[in-house]
Amino acid sequence: MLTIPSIAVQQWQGLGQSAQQQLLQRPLAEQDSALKQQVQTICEAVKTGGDKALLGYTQSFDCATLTELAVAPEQIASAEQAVSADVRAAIDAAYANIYAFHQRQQPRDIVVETQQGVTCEQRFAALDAVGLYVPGGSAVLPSTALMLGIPAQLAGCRRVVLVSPPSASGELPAALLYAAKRCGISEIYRCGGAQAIAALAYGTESIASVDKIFGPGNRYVTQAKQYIANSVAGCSIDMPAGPSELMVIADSRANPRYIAADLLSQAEHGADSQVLLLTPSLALADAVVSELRQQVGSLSRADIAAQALANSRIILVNAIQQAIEISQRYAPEHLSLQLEDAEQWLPQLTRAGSIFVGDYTPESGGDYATGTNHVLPTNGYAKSFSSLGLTDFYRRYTVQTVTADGLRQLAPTITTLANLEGLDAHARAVSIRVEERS
Ligand SMILES: NC(=O)c1ccc[n+]([C@@H]2O[C@H](COP(=O)([O-])OP(=O)(O)OC[C@H]3O[C@@H](n4cnc5c(N)ncnc54)[C@H](O)[C@@H]3O)[C@@H](O)[C@H]2O)c1
Ligand SMILES: N[C@H](CO)Cc1c[nH]c[nH+]1
Ligand SMILES: [Zn+2]
Repeated sequence: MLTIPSIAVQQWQGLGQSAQQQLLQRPLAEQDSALKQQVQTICEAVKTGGDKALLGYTQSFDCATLTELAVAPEQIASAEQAVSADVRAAIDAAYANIYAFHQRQQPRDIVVETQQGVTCEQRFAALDAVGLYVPGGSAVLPSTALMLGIPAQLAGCRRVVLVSPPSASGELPAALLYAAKRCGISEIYRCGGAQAIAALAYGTESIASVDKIFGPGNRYVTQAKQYIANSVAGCSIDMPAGPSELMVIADSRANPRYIAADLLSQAEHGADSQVLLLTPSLALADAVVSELRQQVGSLSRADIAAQALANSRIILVNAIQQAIEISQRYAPEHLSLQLEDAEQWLPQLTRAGSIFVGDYTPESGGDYATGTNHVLPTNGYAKSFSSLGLTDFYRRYTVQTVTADGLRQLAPTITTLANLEGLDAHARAVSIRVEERS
């Protein structure tokens, strides 16, 4: 029997500071110390135990008994035949749109002569070795392989490693292997969770370490990424991309059936997903609640979606402007604007992972095939982290070249500032050159 939680419509106006805070609270406490401890134990075990620890955790958490982590090249090669023509065509079509959008994001080097004889450059270099995490705990996500693999392919990273948790029979789905193959990925390992992140960061006998780890995941994966980013010198991460979130802002003319379907599309990701509707219309809010109750039962993942609905919020605002302010405060992963003249609000909406404009732009469009990237910051990190894009697969660095005359001109500025800071050797590195030439 499906238990659908009661979904209350709550009025924002008149709530005190702490009640407002409570209403916008994410389902998971940010500083869960038990989770941190567990993830640290897993990461350290993989660091010291290598493949043996990795295989052990794959047995415990994924129920897969493996002796070999790598996917055989023949299996990757035959994935194309193993998927249906429909699936192949859909992956190819999504690939084309994502490729087209990301190709245009190519960064460009710049050269600036800041003063005569002083040239500064900003250059971009593709990252050398990248690790891509494709979640696979509760749903198979070949779309995530495209979202991560296409920018890695476009950047031209030398080594691209994909990891994903196997099924209990020890396999990765053919559709995932086909998507990876389309992105030119040939190094694929069957492991997931915190242990896979640790393997990518520290390296094991089978998996050489990488320079940066990309990809979304559940709380164990996200916590492990944060752990290794703070503890493994030289290995960085893309962003904290955890449980899915959707905020919809809608006016009285919006369609409650569309809105409920959108909210459920993110609720079905996991019990810890969070979906919110902000509207000034009580009639719309009530209609969405009734649609949610009606639609949820027909989903194959009704149980998960119903659990996530317990974290959902339907908030009555006094005007759309108030909804915009709440959205800026919450910083959702996905923001859907089902509003008349939705574009007019965009300049004010600077804190969302990805924005879906108008009644005919469902969030799931961006999950698969509009061309934007679906790897996005969650848990309020859209305030400071960017959505995944091509430039994340590059390092940006600078180069400067100063001529003898240029240095003579610049010398007083450098030596004065060096003396101000009491750093004599800094000043001397300049004066020794200038004096030698005069
Ligand atoms: N923000 C984004 O861009 C984005 C994109 C896609 C998916 N997602 C999110 O990614 C998540 C995917 O989660 P998932 O669980 O399906 O797959 P997952 O691959 O992230 O996690 C599965 C792994 O979790 C580990 N695990 C499970 N239970 C554990 C336990 N009790 N102790 C230790 N480890 C354990 C296991 O190792 C398992 O292999 C969802 O929350 C989804 O919303 C986010
Ligand atoms: N909505 C997820 C990001 O939060 C991405 C995804 C993959 N497949 C379906 N959806
Ligand atoms: Zn989704």
